[in-house]
Amino acid sequence: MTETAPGAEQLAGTLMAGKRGLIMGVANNRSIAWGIAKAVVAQGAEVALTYQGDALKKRVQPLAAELGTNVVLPCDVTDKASVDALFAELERTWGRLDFLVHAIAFSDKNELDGRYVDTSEENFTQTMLVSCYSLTALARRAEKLMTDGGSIITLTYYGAEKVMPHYNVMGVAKAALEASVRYLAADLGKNNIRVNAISAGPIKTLAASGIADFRYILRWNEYNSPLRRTVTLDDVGGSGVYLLSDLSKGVTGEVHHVDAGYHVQGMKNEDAPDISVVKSDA
Ligand SMILES: NC(=O)c1ccc[n+]([C@@H]2O[C@H](COP(=O)([O-])OP(=O)(O)OC[C@H]3O[C@@H](n4cnc5c(N)ncnc54)[C@H](O)[C@@H]3O)[C@@H](O)[C@H]2O)c1
Repeated sequence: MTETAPGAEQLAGTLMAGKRGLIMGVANNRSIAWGIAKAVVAQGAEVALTYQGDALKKRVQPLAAELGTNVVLPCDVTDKASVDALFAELERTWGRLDFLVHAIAFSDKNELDGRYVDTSEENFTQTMLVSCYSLTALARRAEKLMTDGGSIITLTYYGAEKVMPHYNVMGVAKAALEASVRYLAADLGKNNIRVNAISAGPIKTLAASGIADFRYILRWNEYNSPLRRTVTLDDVGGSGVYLLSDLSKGVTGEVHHVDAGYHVQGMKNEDAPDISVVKSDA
């Protein structure tokens, strides 16, 4: 497939017809969750979106309308009452759930610079709560509504596996998130609920803007991944359809890389420009 191949959105179909899913993490039309939402709706899924606080409500509501849904609910994962209210409302509206997309992360921007060793206890705890524990808290509630099996996905990054510049405590949280995927897969498998992660390559989003030198990271990935490019929302959306639909019914506990193959590289590509040229060019 080339970059000009039709995207997941254009490949409309019925792979997810009859499925209802909750998508958490749309902040705007550059969010990874938005890429997944568009792709699953193009395959016939019905979705509910959440927004974190009133500031994002204004952005998320028109996006929900674009997807043809009016199920748009508030949820801040640090507030248990708002998580409970979300699931109570979903139970009232839909009665059951087939899939859940967890595309939520947060860390203090100031601690995504400098040394990991200087991470404060407060930010360590907050980062783990929002970016890792929330998946478990949501999965526990989703399980009750997934009465006919289900599929849960979360979003992770290569910084969980290897040290990446400026990823710091978020890398530690993503490592714990990937371990959570395995434990949740084992717990929920008996009820035919699958739990997987997509490890996405760098994409310019609101959350990514908190990471220093992000443009440099993007360029480095473009030059050094096997496909010689970075990934798009549409690339992640297509893999989201696979993991959320029955196409992947035998797959659980997996971390699936959607990174143009970057994670298989051991060194920079021979044809990639020198690092100093890339950095000054970024
Ligand atoms: N952008 C990348 O390069 C990249 C790469 C790999 C993985 N990811 C992961 O993808 C996921 C989505 O991030 P994104 O890049 O699309 O950025 P984004 O800023 O569009 O999305 C992050 C979302 O997290 C939500 N969020 C943060 N704190 C929350 C809270 N307390 N309660 C509820 N929601 C909360 C925000 O509202 C926002 O919608 C994150 O887990 C991120 O780590 C991003």
